[in-house]
Amino acid sequence: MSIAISEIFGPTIQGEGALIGVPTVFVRTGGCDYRCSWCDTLYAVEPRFKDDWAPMSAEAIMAEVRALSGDQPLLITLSGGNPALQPLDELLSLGHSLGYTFAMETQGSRAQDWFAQLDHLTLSPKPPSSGMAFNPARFDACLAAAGEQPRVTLKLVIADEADYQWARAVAADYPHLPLCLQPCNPAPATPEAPDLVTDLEALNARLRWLVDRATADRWFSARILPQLHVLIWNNERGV
Ligand SMILES: C[S@@+](CC[C@H](N)C(=O)[O-])C[C@H]1O[C@@H](n2cnc3c(N)ncnc32)[C@H](O)[C@@H]1O
Ligand SMILES: Nc1nc2[nH]cc(C(=O)O)c2c(=O)[nH]1
Ligand code: SF4
Ligand SMILES: [Mg+2]
Repeated sequence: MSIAISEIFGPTIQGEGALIGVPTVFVRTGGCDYRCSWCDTLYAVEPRFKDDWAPMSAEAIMAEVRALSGDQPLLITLSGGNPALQPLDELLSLGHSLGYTFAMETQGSRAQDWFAQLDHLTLSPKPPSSGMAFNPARFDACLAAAGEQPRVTLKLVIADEADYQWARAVAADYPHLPLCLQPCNPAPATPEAPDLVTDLEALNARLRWLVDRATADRWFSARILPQLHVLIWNNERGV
């Protein structure tokens, strides 16, 4: 079964969440069941870009990852789009047999049995500002599919006060999950404006607001992190 691939790039560092700073190669799949208002990777989401997505076998993907990593096994980060829409079990088995480890980013809208083969799973359900609805039953199915094997973390993007209040409620329902909060980039690059430069000062103001907000609430169980790759490379793609 082939996997729809938007891009494979790296090595770079994981810019977000619990594994921030860790060297990794990204494998980005094409296609998503969501349409978040502020999505920073619409080129891997919207069907009008389907022709840019290559149908690849697990072997072909690993050949490219091996070339990029100089055959040194490292962390492979699966993202998208929604990688949970793809048949990734064979890729996980093959990569593991070569010594690679796997992390995956998904919104928690679709569960797959092969989640249990992951080493790290970041679940990033979407806040009100995204325009998407959070479905707890589907999210719980993802947690159940993951089971005990992958380290699961919750990563919540916050754009405004309504998102913040939503994040507090979701986090309270999953107290056992390590939690990262990430300020929303209000001006991500889009297919129409691929070179759009985001306002790093405005982004920092959002980060400062989030830290102040959580600190004032004495909410000490959340780690608050920027998108490090945006601070380093702004909205550049493939980094
Ligand atoms: C592009 S998504 C792909 C994986 C999956 N569809 C998901 O949303 O988790 C990867 C991560 O980027 C985050 N993200 C997307 N657009 C963003 C933005 N404008 N600002 C901050 N984070 C963003 C998502 O919330 C998610 O945590
Ligand atoms: N460096 C870097 N870190 C990331 N963390 C999550 C990303 C994503 O687009 O899923 C991403 C990305 O595109 N680049
Ligand atoms: S779920 Fe992820 S990839 Fe899909 S539209 Fe939202 S941010 Fe973009
Ligand atoms: Mg990104």
